[in-house]
Amino acid sequence: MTWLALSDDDPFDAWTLPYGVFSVAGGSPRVGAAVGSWVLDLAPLAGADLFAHPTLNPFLAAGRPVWDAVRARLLELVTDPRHRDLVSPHLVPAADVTLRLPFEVADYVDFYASQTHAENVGRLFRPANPALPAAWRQLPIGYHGRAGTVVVSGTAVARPSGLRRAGGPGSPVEFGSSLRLDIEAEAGFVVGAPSALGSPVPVGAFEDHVFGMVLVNDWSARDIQAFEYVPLGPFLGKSFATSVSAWVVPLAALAHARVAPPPRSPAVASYLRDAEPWGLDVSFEVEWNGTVVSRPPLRSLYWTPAQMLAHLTVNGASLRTGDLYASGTISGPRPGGSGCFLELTWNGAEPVTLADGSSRAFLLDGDTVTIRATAPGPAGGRIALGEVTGTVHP
Ligand SMILES: O=C(O)/C=C/C(=O)CC(=O)CC(=O)O
Ligand SMILES: [Ca+2]
Ligand SMILES: [Mg+2]
Repeated sequence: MTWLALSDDDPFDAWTLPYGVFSVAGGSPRVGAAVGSWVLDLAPLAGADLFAHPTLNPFLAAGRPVWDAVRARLLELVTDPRHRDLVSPHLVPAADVTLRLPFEVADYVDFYASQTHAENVGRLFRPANPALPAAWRQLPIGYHGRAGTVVVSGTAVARPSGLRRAGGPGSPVEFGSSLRLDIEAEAGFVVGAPSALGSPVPVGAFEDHVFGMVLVNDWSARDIQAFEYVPLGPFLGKSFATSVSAWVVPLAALAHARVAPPPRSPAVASYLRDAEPWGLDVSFEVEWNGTVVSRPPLRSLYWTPAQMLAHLTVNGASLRTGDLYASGTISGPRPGGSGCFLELTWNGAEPVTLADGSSRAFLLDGDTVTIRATAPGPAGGRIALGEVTGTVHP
């Protein structure tokens, strides 16, 4: 479909056209779109007012009609060979660029939308209680996280320290570095168009406000989390780092991935009813030091990102350009679908063996985790949605 020479090894085809912020040695950071082994320099091709900036935020704030017009123009530029001479001078080799955090994160919210994950964590952390919290099927449970520690893929993650019971339940509480450092494979949704304080955003306005999706690794220190979280929820066990992919996939590129979410029982409140369902058939893959250890399925989530947005604003809370909200750990109901190592190894009781023969329960210093995802694309094919990677440092 494109006049650019693409190979099977390229991270993105000519349909996905994700947006990111790049710089080349000595140059100022600016917005680009990825295609094949290239980055399209968008300021000269699609407008310096929107794209000659070190973040996507001005483009995000422009809203759906502008997002759609720019995407239509980019698709035309990369598919119609008559544009070759216009585009070629603005193709930067992807190998030459440094990628930045693609947008300035306003607020960061994390949901808890996977039923399998919620039930498993309930069993592990609260064995005396029902696996699912009472509100879980009535509303998408979430909490406000720390926007300032959202980092771009490739950023080193320092092992956090805090108060925890190093010897397990009942052992003394001590201050020290986390011994149960974990990942959480999630989908993140990036808000473009803001909303007014006092005006809830209905489920049906999802596409007017949400620009696109990133892959998220919400690093979590399970020992610090388990000691601190009652009754206000996660705090230092999660706020030290949340990694996002460098390329933001526009919602329009996910048009072929839309599916109906699982049936909901009991029926949801009217503000959460979805006439046009936004389940997404995105397949995740979690690689630990080069070994694929799980394949979490986004389509298994009970709540859709459109419902999460409606819930997030139903009390009148406003949206800002650059708000990020994540799905929560994606764990599928079948074996092999765990989105975190807490579940994969059942809190360390069932370690996994990696390709080099070593075994793991939680992350060791020097470990690298890479999360990738793919989705159905046009003409029955699949599109890649990029990756988020990080290495643990002491
Ligand atoms: O159930 C709990 O106490 C804790 C749950 C989590 O750690 C999950 C969380 O951060 C939200 C998610 O990623 O699903
Ligand atoms: Ca999380
Ligand atoms: Mg986090």
